[in-house]
Amino acid sequence: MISVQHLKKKFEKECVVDIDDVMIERGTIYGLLGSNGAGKTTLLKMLSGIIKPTTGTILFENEPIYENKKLKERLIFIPDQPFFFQHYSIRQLADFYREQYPSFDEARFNECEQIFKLDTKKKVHTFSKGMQRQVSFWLALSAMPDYLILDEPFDGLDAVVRKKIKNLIVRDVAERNMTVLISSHNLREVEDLCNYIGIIHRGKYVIHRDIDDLKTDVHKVQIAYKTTPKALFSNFNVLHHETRGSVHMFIIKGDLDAIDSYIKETAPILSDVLPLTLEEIFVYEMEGIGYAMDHVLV
Ligand SMILES: Nc1ncnc2c1ncn2[C@@H]1O[C@H](COP(=O)(O)OP(=O)(O)OP(=O)(O)O)[C@@H](O)[C@H]1O
Repeated sequence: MISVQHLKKKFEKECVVDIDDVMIERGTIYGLLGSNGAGKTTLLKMLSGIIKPTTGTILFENEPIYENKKLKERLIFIPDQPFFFQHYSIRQLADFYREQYPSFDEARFNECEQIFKLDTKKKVHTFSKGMQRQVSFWLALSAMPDYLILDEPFDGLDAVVRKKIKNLIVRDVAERNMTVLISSHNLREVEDLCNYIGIIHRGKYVIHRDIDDLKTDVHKVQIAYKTTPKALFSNFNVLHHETRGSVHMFIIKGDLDAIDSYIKETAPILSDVLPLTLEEIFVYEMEGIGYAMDHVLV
């Protein structure tokens, strides 16, 4: 488990990360979302033990990550800009990873060779940006980390390679209980992969929730009456309401059975309760707590 408490990072006087209390269980695939400058990279670098928090604690299985060599042998961070030794070949880099990461797995390295099909003797700087990113994944996934931290990981990768990488990640989570943290601006890109979502805005958490909980908790109701009752859904947590002609559309947070029985009691001439896409849920949840989504996600 990863536990973050009272975490602050200041650059000069500006506080760019300010988090009270966040827990991430082993085996979670966690999507960290937020607009440019929200603090995602800074948070991921602190979680990877690369930069030191100004105050607060980050514990992995009750141990601090910063300057913890043993823990770092089980953690891989892929930054948004590849930083590895550009004048090394994949083969030379694999030698380096083998030394750094005791759980480096030859079978996985060979399996990835079939997936990425890159020349292991070529120097990394001779590859394109997307190919270099593939090399990062190839090495990271061969090291079989318990914690994989990815900053904007899919930028520059084509759809086929993305799919293959996502499959490998999901396999490692299912088989080895790997924990994955992925930052992105793009909800659609991570929603098929993640089971937990965090949104940060100006360094602070706005949402930290299980995706299944979110999906079962918010409903879209389309409803029409001969004579619309007064104070419709007034006892419910309505995140949004609009009217199109005689049809009302409500976004309601709460128990589906309670919503269904209320609808029956009010005898509408037509009604429909629909699921929301994850993007719609975020838009309405954020609206409910006073944030405009377009400032948070692009
Ligand atoms: N080394 C640094 N020195 C000073 N300020 C920094 C430094 N690194 C980051 N910041 C500031 O911290 C804030 C958060 O930056 P960060 O890179 O963590 O955001 P981000 O959410 O990853 O953004 P993006 O999506 O654009 O990559 C920004 O205001 C940035 O200018």
